[in-house]
Amino acid sequence: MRWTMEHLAAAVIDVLVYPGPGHDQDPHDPGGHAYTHLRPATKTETPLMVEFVLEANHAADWVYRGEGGLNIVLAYNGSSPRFIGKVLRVRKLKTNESGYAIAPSALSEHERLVWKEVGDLLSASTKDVANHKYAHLVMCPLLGSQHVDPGVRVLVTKGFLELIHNGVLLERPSWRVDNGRVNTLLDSAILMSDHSIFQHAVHEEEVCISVEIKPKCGFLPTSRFIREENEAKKRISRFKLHQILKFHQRKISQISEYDPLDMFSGSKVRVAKSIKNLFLTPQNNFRVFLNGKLVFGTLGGEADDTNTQIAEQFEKTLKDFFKADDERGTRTPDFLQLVAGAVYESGILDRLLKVQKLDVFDIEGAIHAYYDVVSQPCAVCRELHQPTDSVIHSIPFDQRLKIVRDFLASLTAKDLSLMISFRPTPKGNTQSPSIYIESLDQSFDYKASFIDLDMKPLEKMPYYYKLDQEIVSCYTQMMKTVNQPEKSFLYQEQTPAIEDNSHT
Ligand SMILES: O=P(O)(O)O[C@@H]1[C@@H](OP(=O)(O)O)[C@H](OP(=O)(O)O)[C@H](O)[C@H](OP(=O)(O)O)[C@H]1OP(=O)(O)O
Ligand SMILES: Nc1ncnc2c1ncn2[C@@H]1O[C@H](COP(=O)(O)OP(=O)(O)OP(=O)(O)O)[C@@H](O)[C@H]1O
Ligand SMILES: [Zn+2]
Repeated sequence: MRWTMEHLAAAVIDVLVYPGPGHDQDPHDPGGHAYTHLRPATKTETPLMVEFVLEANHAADWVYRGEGGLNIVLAYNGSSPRFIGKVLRVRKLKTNESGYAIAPSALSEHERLVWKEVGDLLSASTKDVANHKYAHLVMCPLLGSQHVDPGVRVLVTKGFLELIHNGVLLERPSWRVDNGRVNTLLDSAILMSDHSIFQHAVHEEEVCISVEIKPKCGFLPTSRFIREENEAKKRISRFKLHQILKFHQRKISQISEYDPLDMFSGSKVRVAKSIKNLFLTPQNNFRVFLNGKLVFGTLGGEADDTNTQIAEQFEKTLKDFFKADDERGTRTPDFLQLVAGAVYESGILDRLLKVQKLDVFDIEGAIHAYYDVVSQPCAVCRELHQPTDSVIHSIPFDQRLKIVRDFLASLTAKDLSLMISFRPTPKGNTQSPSIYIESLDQSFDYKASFIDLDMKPLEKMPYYYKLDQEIVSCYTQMMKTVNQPEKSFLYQEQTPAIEDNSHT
């Protein structure tokens, strides 16, 4: 069906007036998630900066914990009570970055426009400070302060950062080393709670197992701006579509069975299925730590698919953790049940989903607003030969700003990770929340926290649009060849499906 200008105008006004199901008021969350939430914090309960300088002689106490595209995270291995139970997140300098990284200016002129309602964000002197304030002022109210520790900034010397850079080199995946290094030009880093250990342990000998899940986008877009040829986006999750492109680009060796739509479904059975699939194909979406040490998955990168050897090794680890008698068989199903139980019972993903759903228009709609915000002619209207006065270009400017702002906040929510830590609880001593595993006759207290709440750069919007189109067109190409398997890269190159080694 072809959309007339009137159809589109009505669609936009609909969404602007009625924020949609993702924005419904939650009776348990009277604050809601609308952007009225994003007022500048009047008072910050915790200081954003502590007066402490990490110098070269402190570097030996910090060990590699992991990394993503932009940061390296270090765990504390020393004895100072100030740092026990903390991690340090230091910014990387990408190999292809130049001036920006040397003098990382704060928000760009256009970002200042987008985030003008969050006044305190604008006072940030560097991008790094802005990112930290963003986690505190924007993401924390959206996701719930009980699930977010934005951390505090601590000063670091160049000597400290240089020693850290050298110290972690051998631990890092080599492709990450090629892509970037510790940015030794910065003077601060973020100190935050280590979510891979149970905070405030009652006894020193207490054991803790924790999982890290990068759930990705948990809903199907319904935006009327999605073009007809891209309809697949409305039926298949972004993660599943992206898997096909990643496989084609040889970034992954196997297409995962994990589907975020299961994870966010609110159905106990589907949540359990999604956890099992993450276990089988962890990629960069699933890790397990035992007392802060990685025992499943890969630090800083994509893990191999779970073969028999990996599954058996993990099973041994679990036997130590669960301390149940050996005759009872495998522990992996108990563990997966524990994780699925916490995800399901905590309801934490419902809250995350609401924030993800701030993306109402999809990139195919938001991109038009972007070009207006940055005062450039709309490259998408030009490419599609649409008149540049297309409907989004004609709504009030503040609403176009809101579309972009909501889109960016949603992107952070689609890329963050969830960490859940568990400790066995002595009988009759459970602290809320906890999960009871019947087969073990054991309860576990748990805590769930979100990590990686950085602001996504406004300037990357054309890239997001391009990637989105690349993902959907790769899928379309694959479907064209699906009746001619010999021509399809999927059929030519896919490795045989691994057996289910999870014993579940
Ligand atoms: O675009 P996506 O969905 O591939 O997400 C990127 C992630 O890839 P993934 O598909 O999860 O392996 C990507 O993860 P990896 O670096 O591949 O582990 C980053 O998280 C990236 O964020 P940023 O550019 O570092 O801020 C993420 O980019 P953003 O799109 O969130 O900026
Ligand atoms: N507070 C924390 N507690 C324990 N581990 C953490 C914490 N923060 C980060 N990590 C570990 O460090 C890794 C990298 O951190 P993070 O995701 O913040 O990096 P990033 O570069 O911002 O990621 P991205 O690629 O998504 O931008 C995480 O995958 C996790 O294993
Ligand atoms: Zn346009």
